[in-house]
Amino acid sequence: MNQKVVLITGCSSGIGLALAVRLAKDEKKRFMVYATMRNLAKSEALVEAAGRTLGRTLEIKQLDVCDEKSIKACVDNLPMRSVDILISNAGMGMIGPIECQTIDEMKTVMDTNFFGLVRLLKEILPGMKKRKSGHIVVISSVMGIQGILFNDIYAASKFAVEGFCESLAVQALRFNLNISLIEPGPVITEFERKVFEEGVKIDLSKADKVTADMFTNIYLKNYNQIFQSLGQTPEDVAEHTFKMITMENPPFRHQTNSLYTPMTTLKYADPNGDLPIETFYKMVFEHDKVFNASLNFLKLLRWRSRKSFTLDKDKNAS
Ligand SMILES: NC(=O)C1=CN([C@@H]2O[C@H](COP(=O)(O)OP(=O)(O)OC[C@H]3O[C@@H](n4cnc5c(N)ncnc54)[C@H](OP(=O)(O)O)[C@@H]3O)[C@@H](O)[C@H]2O)C=CC1
Ligand SMILES: CC1=C(/C=C/C(C)=C/C=C/C(C)=C/C=O)C(C)(C)CCC1
Repeated sequence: MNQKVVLITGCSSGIGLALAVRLAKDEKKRFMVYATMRNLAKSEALVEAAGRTLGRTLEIKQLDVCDEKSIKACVDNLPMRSVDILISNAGMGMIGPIECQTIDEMKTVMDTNFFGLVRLLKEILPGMKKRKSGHIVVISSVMGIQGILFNDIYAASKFAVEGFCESLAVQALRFNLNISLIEPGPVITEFERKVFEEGVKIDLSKADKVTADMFTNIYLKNYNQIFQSLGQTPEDVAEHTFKMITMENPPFRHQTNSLYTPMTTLKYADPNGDLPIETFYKMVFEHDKVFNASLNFLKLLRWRSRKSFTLDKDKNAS
């Protein structure tokens, strides 16, 4: 059987881990997954989740998207240096007022989220072009479509990813290659925890009082609530991505969270661009009580559906 070779970056946790396992456990065994991570000492969670697929349909390799040599070494070690499906997933978040962030910190985000993808493609695209076959799947974000308060640099890195892929997609078509951007909203992973923990530690003394207050009392205060109300699981995002990979004609863009699409739709609804900005402003500063009540309501609905799912499962088991 002709198995497709899949290379995934950032598989030590979250979406990368869930996707690697989902593909490796494909019941038709259609994929040979090379699940990569920059630090192999962090492979325990993947090893456990991969179970019996390890050494069969899944192998773990070292790859740091910020290090060209590590990418080359990893690709050189693949059978015939050939990748059928590249999943560019490795990434990091960053929140806070720009006055409190250094240019070096910002460059690390761009280097990982944007240049990480560029480095991968410089190594893998020529082979795909030669074979006239391949699928490039990029874990972007809703923030690749729409900026969010205090995510200035992260959103810029994902906009860069989207602009890059949009440009490349036309050339790719000439070589029969597919490019798909996966655009999740909030996902409950290490990303959420790391970003929040870094966020609360920020020294806000370089920001003015209004900005510091907005970050602490509006953004950080709502952060956990937003993830609890709208957040998807990494397995859910992996399932959406799996569908894109197994489709005959995968779309260029795919948003994974239907609860979030009303927000991104605002962007496409107004060519002047004011509608989403004014709506976000109103949600945060003028209708914050309605916004919070809606989030609470969503959270309650999800809690109830999870509870009835658990009860049904228990009933079926007994
Ligand atoms: N969680 C969310 O709300 C959302 C996330 N996304 C995107 O999804 C992708 C995956 O994030 P998610 O699973 O949520 O977060 P996690 O923090 O759980 O996973 C991120 C992964 O990227 C890896 N990584 C970071 N830097 C590098 C590097 N230089 N080279 C190789 N790997 C690296 C991390 O490795 P290590 O453990 O070593 O740090 C980790 O394995 C990211 O691109 C993110 O931007 C998009 C929308 C929403
Ligand atoms: C919905 C919404 C908000 C927050 C959105 C968040 C926090 C989204 C996070 C998305 C992530 C983490 C994407 C990762 O790539 C705000 C700004 C409070 C304003 C009102 C509407």
